Amino acid sequence: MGSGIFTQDGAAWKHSRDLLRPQFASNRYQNFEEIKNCVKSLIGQIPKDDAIDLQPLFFRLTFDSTTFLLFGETTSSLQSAEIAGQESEFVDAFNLGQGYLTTHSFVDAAVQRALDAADGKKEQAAGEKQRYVFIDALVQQTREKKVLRDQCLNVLLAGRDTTACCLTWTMQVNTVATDVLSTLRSEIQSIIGLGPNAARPTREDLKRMTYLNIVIKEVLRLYPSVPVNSRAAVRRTTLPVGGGPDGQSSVLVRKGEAVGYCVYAMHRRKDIYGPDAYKFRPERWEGDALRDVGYGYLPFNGGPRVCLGQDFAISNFPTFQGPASSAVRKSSFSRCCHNDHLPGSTCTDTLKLAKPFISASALQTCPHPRSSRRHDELFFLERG
Ligand code: HEM
Repeated sequence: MGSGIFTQDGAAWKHSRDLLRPQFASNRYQNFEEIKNCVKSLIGQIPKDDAIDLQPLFFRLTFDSTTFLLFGETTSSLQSAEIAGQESEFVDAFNLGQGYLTTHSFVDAAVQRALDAADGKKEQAAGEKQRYVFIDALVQQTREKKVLRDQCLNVLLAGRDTTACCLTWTMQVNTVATDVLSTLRSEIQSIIGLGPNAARPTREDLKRMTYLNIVIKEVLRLYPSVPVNSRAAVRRTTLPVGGGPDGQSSVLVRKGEAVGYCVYAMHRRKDIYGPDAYKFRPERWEGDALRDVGYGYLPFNGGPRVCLGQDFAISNFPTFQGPASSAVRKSSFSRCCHNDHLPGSTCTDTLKLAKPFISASALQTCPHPRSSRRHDELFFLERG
């Protein structure tokens, strides 16, 4: 992935963040007709009378939509999608390797085109000029090919898997929660219609779909795309609770020590979400009960490294505000816990980690079905 916003810390990360943030904000009011075409291709890949594994298709969809955001053109990977399940393990592995190479050359070519256009070596088509394209804005800031390529690859990675997993879980839970599905269909029908005569939704239409909003919010609660995360202390500090036999004492964290946290477990806390915390129930987000959930709900993280693509991913639904920055208190942690970023290296970044999100009952067994090890919301503290 090279050196980009995701892999950097400290001053380099700050520079990347300042470089990329405006490009995300400028996309806010676009309606992305081309992405709707990608969705149409995806629907075209679904057989009417047979079972299908949707996840590979969602990965292609989000790959296409993110390349469109970045370069103003999609990779059209959906148009060549083979029906999942027919691919052997070998072909999968081969496709994976080839995919990396193709992605790199696609990104390189797109970067070169943007540079040529910026230097006046290539005439842009009329449509291209009007459209806001991430890379064109980025080349106004830097002409360094490696920087442009690495940043674009970082954003591609950040946007693709997270959004594809969110879509997959949304489909999965809705096949079971048929009552939710029928409410969802009624809402969509009342705003854009259903079936072949349905209108293509605009961003404004999406904002009016308040039930869809809370369905996705609930999906990201039970199945956060980034279920486990960690930070390293940039200075000696304490966590308010989690220590001692009853978990009520504070915990010393020395400079350089890594603290992992399990968003998956945090999102299932009964003291925040009630006795039915494990249940998929979008209605819990109606009313004010969870209005001040703050760092108890962290699908996009919080603080200075909050997800930059949130608006692009979910159309800036009004209730996805995330933890308010005023709730952010002590700033003692950096993003990275890799050992090579620990003391003595470049890890000087500070993440503002709010204290209230660490529960008094920090020692819970992680409810993830595939988790064999006992880990906690605060599941490890290790010497860097
Ligand atoms: C449902 C979809 C998404 C979810 C749940 C999600 C979640 C997250 C999370 C949890 C982080 C913090 C990672 C960390 O620092 O440990 C993050 C960062 C980031 N996300 Fe997203 N993301 C989503 C979609 C996107 C999309 C579509 C894009 C871009 C097109 C994007 C771009 C980024 C970038 C650039 C960062 C790094 C920010 C930084 O380090 O300053 N994300 N995302």
